[in-house]
Amino acid sequence: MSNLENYMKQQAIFCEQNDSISKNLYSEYGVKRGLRDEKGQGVLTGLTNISDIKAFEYRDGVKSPCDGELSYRGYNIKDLVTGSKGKRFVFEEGAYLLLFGELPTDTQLMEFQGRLSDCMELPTNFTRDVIMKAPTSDIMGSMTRSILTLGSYDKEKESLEIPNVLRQSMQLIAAFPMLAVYAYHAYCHYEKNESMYIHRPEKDLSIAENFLRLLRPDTKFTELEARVLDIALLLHMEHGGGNNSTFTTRVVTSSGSDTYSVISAAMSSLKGKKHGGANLMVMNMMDDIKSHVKDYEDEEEIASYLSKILKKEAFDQKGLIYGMGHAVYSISDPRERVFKGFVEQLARDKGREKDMTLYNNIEKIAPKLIAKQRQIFKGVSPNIDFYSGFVYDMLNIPRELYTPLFAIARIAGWSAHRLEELITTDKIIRPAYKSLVSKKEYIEREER
Ligand SMILES: CC(=O)SCCNC(=O)CCNC(=O)[C@H](O)C(C)(C)COP(=O)(O)OP(=O)(O)OC[C@H]1O[C@@H](n2cnc3c(N)ncnc32)[C@H](O)[C@@H]1OP(=O)(O)O
Ligand SMILES: O=C([O-])CC(=O)C(=O)O
Repeated sequence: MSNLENYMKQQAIFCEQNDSISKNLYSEYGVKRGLRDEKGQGVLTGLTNISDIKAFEYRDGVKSPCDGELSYRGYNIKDLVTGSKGKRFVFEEGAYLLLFGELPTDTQLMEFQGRLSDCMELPTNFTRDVIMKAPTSDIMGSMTRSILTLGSYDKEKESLEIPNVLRQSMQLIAAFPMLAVYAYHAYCHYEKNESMYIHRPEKDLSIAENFLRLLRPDTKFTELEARVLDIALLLHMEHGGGNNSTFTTRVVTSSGSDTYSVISAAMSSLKGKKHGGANLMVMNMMDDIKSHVKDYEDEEEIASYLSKILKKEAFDQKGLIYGMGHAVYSISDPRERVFKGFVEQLARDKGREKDMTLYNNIEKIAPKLIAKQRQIFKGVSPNIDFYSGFVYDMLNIPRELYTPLFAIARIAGWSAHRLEELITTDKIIRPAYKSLVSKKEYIEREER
């Protein structure tokens, strides 16, 4: 072990000793850990007109868990998905709805798509000078660096005028697929010794179609692939003001910071394993489960391995079954249900029925095990990340791009919330911390 490593190990003991706070003190002082009450309900911190999440309903005056519902600007996402059947530009339609508050007419949608297409370009040599530098498998990290650097090219970077923030938001929405896919190709080339493909986006293609075009060496994709991805983007684009990355957007916006800094902060939040990064963790966990469970139909064998994960004896030893549980939803996440429809169809087409059996069994067993071993008042069910990776896998999308795909969608929601925060709130977000510090007499350095 190096001197530096030794030092860190020794000093980390001080951090552990002096930074730990007993969980009991939170209830003693009425502090809502994670800004949530004892029943998991979030503390009210704002008002929004952008979306609505329902996880409970009142039956005979009693609050009871119910199937989850999600609406964007009042429109149920199930209706948005059904209405999009056979149509292109589903993500663009959702982005228009979130940004401007109304469903677009055909003409409005085509104009919006045209403006986004105009924004699908990067500054001269940006790919060579920024994206290809320091290639990494952490594409979220690379994108975050690119977003901050794009700010240096914007002469109006600091202006908080609404038309300017809207322009910056639309430019970033349009640039995200390039930032993600080019970073992936740079990583494959420099770190994995593969060939590098840098295709240009095409103006008349949707964000989903361009993503696939940029990714594939031959630029080809099928209509079904593009349609599934378009709907996946629609499902991921927004989830209220309280989710970690959107709240980050609102917190940093409230300090008066610029769009590039705000969106970089949101990216840093989204990549976390408990948030958008969970889609990658689900796939890694599934690999681990597959290497330890012999019979995908044997519920006892599966339950026994999942218990080990929960007891921190297996996988990443964090005690979490990824893709399960949600800060708001109780008995179901409506997006997971929609995803499941695709998964079943795709798994049949691609001959992945065996994997489907394993997913089905985990979906059945894990919520019961988690509910038994953790204190969960509201119920636990699979979340949007449980099946998304499996869908992307069947679309031959590499794992490094799973969380970036979440970001490519969620930036629409972040942008809508940034605009709403700027237009409506205009008050710096600043909660309080109860201090447990006790006063101490200063001791001269020589006498310690
Ligand atoms: C896009 C999204 O962000 S969707 C969520 C994606 N994240 C994941 O799939 C990661 C796995 N899931 C989790 O970590 C959690 O369910 C979260 C972070 C999503 C929500 O966590 P919470 O808001 O704390 O949920 P909730 O209040 O219902 O949890 C109660 C307890 O059960 C635990 N729990 C919840 N889900 C799980 C799980 N999947 N595995 C193990 N324990 C769990 C929580 O850690 C919490 O324990 P604590 O009181 O000791 O902190
Ligand atoms: O709302 C949350 O806490 C997590 C989230 O972003 C989502 O589920 O899409």
